[in-house]
Amino acid sequence: METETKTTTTTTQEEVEALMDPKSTVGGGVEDAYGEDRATEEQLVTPWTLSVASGYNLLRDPHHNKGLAFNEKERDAHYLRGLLPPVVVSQKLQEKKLMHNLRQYKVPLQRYMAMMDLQEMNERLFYKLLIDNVEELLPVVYTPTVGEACQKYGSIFRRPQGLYISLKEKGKILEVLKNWPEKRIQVIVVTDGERILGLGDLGCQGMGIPVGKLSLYTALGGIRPSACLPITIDVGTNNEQLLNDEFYIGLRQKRATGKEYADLLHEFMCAVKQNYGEKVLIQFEDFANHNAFDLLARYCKTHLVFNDDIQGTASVVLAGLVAALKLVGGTLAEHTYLFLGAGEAGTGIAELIALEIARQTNAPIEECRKKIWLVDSKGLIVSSRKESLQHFKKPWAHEHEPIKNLSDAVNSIKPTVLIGTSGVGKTFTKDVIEAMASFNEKPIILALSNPTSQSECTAEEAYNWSKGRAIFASGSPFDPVEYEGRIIMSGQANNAYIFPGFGLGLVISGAIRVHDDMLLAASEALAQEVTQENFDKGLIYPPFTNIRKISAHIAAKVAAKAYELGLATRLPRPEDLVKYAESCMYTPVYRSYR
Ligand SMILES: NC(=O)C1=CN([C@@H]2O[C@H](COP(=O)(O)OP(=O)(O)OC[C@H]3O[C@@H](n4cnc5c(N)ncnc54)[C@H](OP(=O)(O)O)[C@@H]3O)[C@@H](O)[C@H]2O)C=CC1
Ligand SMILES: CC(=O)C(=O)O
Ligand SMILES: [Mg+2]
Repeated sequence: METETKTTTTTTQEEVEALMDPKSTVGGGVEDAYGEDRATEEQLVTPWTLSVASGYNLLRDPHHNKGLAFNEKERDAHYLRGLLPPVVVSQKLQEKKLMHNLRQYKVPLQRYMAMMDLQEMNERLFYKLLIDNVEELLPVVYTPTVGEACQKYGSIFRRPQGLYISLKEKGKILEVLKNWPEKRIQVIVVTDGERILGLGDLGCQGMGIPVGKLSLYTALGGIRPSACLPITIDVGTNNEQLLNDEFYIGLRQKRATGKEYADLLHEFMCAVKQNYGEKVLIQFEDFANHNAFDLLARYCKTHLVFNDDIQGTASVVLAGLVAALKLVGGTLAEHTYLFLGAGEAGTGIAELIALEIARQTNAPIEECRKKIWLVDSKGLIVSSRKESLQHFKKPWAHEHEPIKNLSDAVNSIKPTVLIGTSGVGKTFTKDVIEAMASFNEKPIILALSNPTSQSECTAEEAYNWSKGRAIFASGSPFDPVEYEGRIIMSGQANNAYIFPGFGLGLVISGAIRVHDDMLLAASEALAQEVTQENFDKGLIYPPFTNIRKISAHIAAKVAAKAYELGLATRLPRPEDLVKYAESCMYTPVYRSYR
């Protein structure tokens, strides 16, 4: 049973009772003690009412519409007679028809738009489709297609999704939050659009990312759709093309920076906590690194914040590496790591690897970092560059002669693991991969940059140039590759494996802060899900088909860690956290209406 508040809904008696009872928790309705209207007498409130939707309005309410699946009794009871053709079909048949229709579209963006239309029309059917066909539809609602959708968002824009908070709303952000129809929010994904995948500054059009990430929160992690809130903060854009585009939907000005930026973000963070309480998860997504690290550092002690690009990516890559050790042998400490790209993803992953090595070996973290090297746009990060480096790069400035390009760095460092987090496609060239394959029997090569156009290399290139020996995974998916008669499947090293389960773990435990140990716990849980059958195919990640089960395991480990660290507020601790996580997950089957 969900505990949603709606203006125009079809509401069963049980749902009405659940709405009266804030403790109702069944079916993903994880109790949120802060979900009440807590406005003081001086504050302005929105006059919400509960009413029953029927007839024409019911067919246009995406949360309750079932289309042709309304049965005869429901059609009588809810004034739907004549508004639908006579046939009554099952959700299964609706799903079959929609998948058939989707497959007719050859252009990925058309599929994306069809999925967005479905989400706007019939939410449960959208999630049913996504959950049952996750491998096929993930590349449609998520990377790579979501990248193209963001680039063209102004042109394809039909109905607004999510909440837009721009500089115009300065001083009024709390009121803006109150305009959102749902009050019991558990997860917010927020971007300012400055680093959308590897596509750069897309300004307000970055909204596709929070919308896409939150649809994965629901489909992969079981968070109720009504508890998810996508937000784009619009402080302008430095993208000239967008500024000159007549269809651009955002503020037509250069990005605000410095105090103006920080003040708006601070107002936002305070308003979120005031409106939704301490246990709402705020996921920062696709901020540029000059803001991302500072925002995380500033708010991690006062809010439940998580940066997916820094922390989620780190957790998923560590899981892949731990799994890969089963194929290549050795311990984490015995490997040598080289990154192309020393931003959020690169340094975030590097730090979590170092932390895990320190935990395993009891060595000081400074020592553990010495196994890890990073290259940025100026070359290898070395001690002679230390003074001019951004703060997040400084821990990686080891003693070494300066090196300008990746190929020379590979030949000098001789890494066993090469990780691409540069956002620049085609940078793992033939000579780089051949070099990796010349001193490693099974080189581990992760091309993490998204979307596909920005991938450091393709799966085909990785396998061909390493003579089929690479252990390869990429941020965006690649089709299986045939190499000398052998079909090789590559995995998707994407934070989508982690954040839905991670967030679910925080929500079900009522966690109030994120801790690094939770990232390690999530990572361990994911690595444990890789089966011998997966390894036999060369995979270091499990397939996405089982992702809800995997998310429940990740959630349980994260929640267990929250309890252990004293950061969980939901008491008493459920005994079987996996079962509990599963019982809290939203399922999209249709409800029967009275
Ligand atoms: N698979 C996944 O789950 C995830 C993938 N990503 C992807 O990773 C990429 C990077 O993201 P993020 O770390 O947040 O971005 P950042 O902007 O924070 O970092 C990019 C880094 O790449 C470096 N770089 C840029 N161009 C080159 C070049 N030609 N040669 C060498 N280094 C270069 C930059 O150097 P400098 O510092 O000198 O400017 C910077 O250090 C994106 O494509 C993103 O989509 C991100 C998160 C998760
Ligand atoms: C996957 C992801 O978060 C990114 O590419 O930014
Ligand atoms: Mg991201």
